[in-house]
Order: sequence, then C-alpha cells, then structure tokens
Amino acid sequence: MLAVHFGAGNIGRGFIGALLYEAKYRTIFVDVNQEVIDRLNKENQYEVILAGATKKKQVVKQVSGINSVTNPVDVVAAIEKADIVTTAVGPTILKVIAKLIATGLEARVAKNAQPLNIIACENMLGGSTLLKEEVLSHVTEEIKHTIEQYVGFPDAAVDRIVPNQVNDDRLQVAVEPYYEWVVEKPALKGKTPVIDGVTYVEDLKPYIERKLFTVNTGHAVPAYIGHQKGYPTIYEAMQDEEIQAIIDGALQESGEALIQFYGFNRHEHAAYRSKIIERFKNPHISDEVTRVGRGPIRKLGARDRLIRPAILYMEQTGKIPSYLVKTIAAALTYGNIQDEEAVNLQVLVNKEGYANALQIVAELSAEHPLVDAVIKEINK
Ligand SMILES: NC(=O)C1=CN([C@@H]2O[C@H](COP(=O)(O)OP(=O)(O)OC[C@H]3O[C@@H](n4cnc5c(N)ncnc54)[C@H](O)[C@@H]3O)[C@@H](O)[C@H]2O)C=CC1
Ligand SMILES: O=P(O)(O)OC[C@H]1O[C@](O)(CO)[C@@H](O)[C@@H]1O
Repeated sequence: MLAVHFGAGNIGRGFIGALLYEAKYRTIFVDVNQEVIDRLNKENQYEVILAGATKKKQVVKQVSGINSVTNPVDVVAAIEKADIVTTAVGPTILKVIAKLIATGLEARVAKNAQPLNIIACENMLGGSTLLKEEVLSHVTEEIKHTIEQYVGFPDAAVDRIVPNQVNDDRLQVAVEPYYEWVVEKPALKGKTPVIDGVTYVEDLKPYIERKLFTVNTGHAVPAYIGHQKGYPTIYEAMQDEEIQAIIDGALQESGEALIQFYGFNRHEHAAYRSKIIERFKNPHISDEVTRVGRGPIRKLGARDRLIRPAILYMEQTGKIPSYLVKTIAAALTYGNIQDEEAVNLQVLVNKEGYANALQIVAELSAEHPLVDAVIKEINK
C-alpha cells in the first residue's frame, strides 16, 4: 500500500512515517528540503530513536522522497496511486500545498475513482477541514462534486513530542516514546485505514481540545515563561518551581474549562494532566523553548491553546484565569529575532501597543475582560 506524506520533518518522519511503516505502507515523503529528499532516496530508510532510558531504535524502511517544487509532476502521479495521504507541514503551509494536492486529485478522479483519505496531522482544530476548503478552491464545480464523493478529509489530533534534531545522521529522529493519533471516523471515505496506534472516534472535538488545551497549553508555559526567565530548554525551565506552579495553575484552569464544557471525568483528567507534566520533564529529550514557543501570533489566535481555554474558563466559571493570563502576557511580550512571527508580533506591539495588538491577534473586542487582565499582568 502506498502512503504520500507531505512534510518529512520531525513529526512526519518521527511519528506518522513510523506508524505508516508498521502498518505496512510504503511512504513517499513530499518536501521542499532537497537535502532530506536526497537522503531519503539514497538510504530508503531511517532510524527513529525512542528517547527514554533504553534508547530503543526502530528502523523505518520503504521510504523515498519527492521535492514538490522541482518535481510536482511526480507528486501528482503519486497522489493518483496513493492509498492514503497525510500531512505534517505546519498549519500555515496547508494553503501552500493545497494547489498541488488539488492537481493530484483532479488527475486521480479522472483515472482512478477509488476512495482516498487525506489526513492533516497538525496542531490545530480542523486541519483537514481547512485543507479540504483550500483544495476545493482550486478545482472546477464538476470536479469538486467528484472529489467530495470520493475523497475524505477526516480531522485528526496528533500527540508526540519531537524536538528539533541534532543528530549527525540527517534522517535519524529522536522522539518521546509516548504517542496518540486520533482520527474522526465519520469523515472517512471507503475502507477505514488499518494503522496500529490510530484511534477512530465519532466526534473529534473533545479529544483535540483536550489535547491542545492540556499538552500544548501546558507546554506553552515553560516555553514563554521559560524564555522570559532566560532558560534555553524546556527541561531546564521545568526545574524552576515558579514555572511548575504556573503550569499546574494553567492546567487546572484549562482542565476546569474542559471538565465543565465536555463533562470529562475529574479524576481521569487529573491523571491525564499529571502524565503530561511528567512528559515535559523527560531528561532524555532536549527541546528548545524557541521550538515550543514558535509562531506566537498563531498561538495567540482565538481558537488556539491560550486564548480559547482562557475564554472557555471565563464562560464556564465566570472567573478570570490567573495562570493562563500570565502565559498569554508572556506570549505577547515574546521576542525572538529568529522567529518571523515573534518579530512581526513585536512590530505590531510597537505600533499599536499591547492592548490593541492582543485584540488584533486574538480577535478580542476592546472591552473584553481578558484584554484588561493581560495588560495588568504585563504592567506588573
Ligand atoms: N514536533 C512535534 O512535537 C509536533 C508537531 N506537530 C505538528 O506537526 C506539524 C509539523 O511540525 P514539525 O514536524 O515539528 O515541523 P518540522 O519543521 O520539523 O517539519 C515540517 C516539514 O514540512 C516541510 N515543508 C515546508 N513547506 C513545505 C511544502 N510547501 N511542501 C512540503 N513540505 C513542506 C519542511 O521542509 C519540514 O520538513 C505542525 O503542524 C506541528 O504543530 C504536532 C504534534 C507534535
Ligand atoms: O507545533 P506547534 O503548534 O508550533 O507547537 C509546539 C507544540 O507542539 C508539540 O510539538 C507537540 O504537540 C509540543 O511539543 C509543543 O507544545
């Protein structure tokens, strides 16, 4: 069986590619990084190291690569034959790859009207749904109808911490042992793909919000507060007692919002939360605060890991969150000249001031109490 995966980066190779191989797929990685493509085509395999005490190694075989910029024709041919298409390119790149996927699907439905599922594995709500909208915006009404009939775009939640890699071997990737991949079942077309490690659910929203507002909200604390306090890595930030208390507080707040909104069991959620905090302390992983904090404009978005749980908390409890506010304030003041979004955010702050900048990136009204709370926190 053939899988076409867009994005041969950390999650692409370290998570999705590894599970696809175990499920007996041959995977073609599509990327724009020629060095990675060349290595994939030379080696046809790579190693995944489980970053735990034993450093267990998994060899992922039957892989190759195509550069989508220099060789789009081969990507189209691969999509024609694919049994599954997945992505892990980053939320902002979905728009960029949509046109090529649309061309691939046009060619496919003309020759091979077999069902296909395209799963975006990105840290966001509705990633595959967004990709579907972008893909359909590139095709005619007639093709649109056929694509809607044969091609499923199930949304998904993916969870595995894969830091930036510092290995001599360009393809080797060190990952945390834990993983979770949850896929929305009703949106699938044709047979349900059999992939060990994938959980299919009827309604993805509670799972993805629980994951985003626990793993990603929690991780944002050592990233932004850690950066503010001068820690280079998550591991170092996690040794700081003040940061530990802010994570606890922020996850109590997001947890309360999730429990009240979705009815999660309080004890089970507390166990989920503790397990996640332990994952952040993994001594076998060196993860930079700048990786976890990358893209602060996206992370301060209305539906993302900081603003949405804060608002949900306010709606559910009638109170203003304290620890989420501290983290939002740290994100809004986050400066990193190597991160384009961080630079643009500080340009916006300099031009508009903190309150206006927050209103713009988080889509909040001037009167929203969260704006006032964040500004008070910054002034402190
Ligand atoms: N690293 C992690 O721990 C996790 C990441 N994610 C999500 O997975 C996605 C990917 O993240 P990472 O793997 O960490 O990033 P990454 O930067 O390691 O990988 C992204 C890959 O996409 C490629 N790419 C960029 N533009 C492209 C294009 N136009 N066509 C094809 N490929 C293109 C890049 O060259 C790179 O190889 C993001 O949405 C992230 O939020 C989700 C869970 C965990
Ligand atoms: O990948 P993003 O959305 O930029 O955010 C980084 C976050 O994603 C992860 O890489 C995986 O969920 C976490 O390690 C971190 O919280």
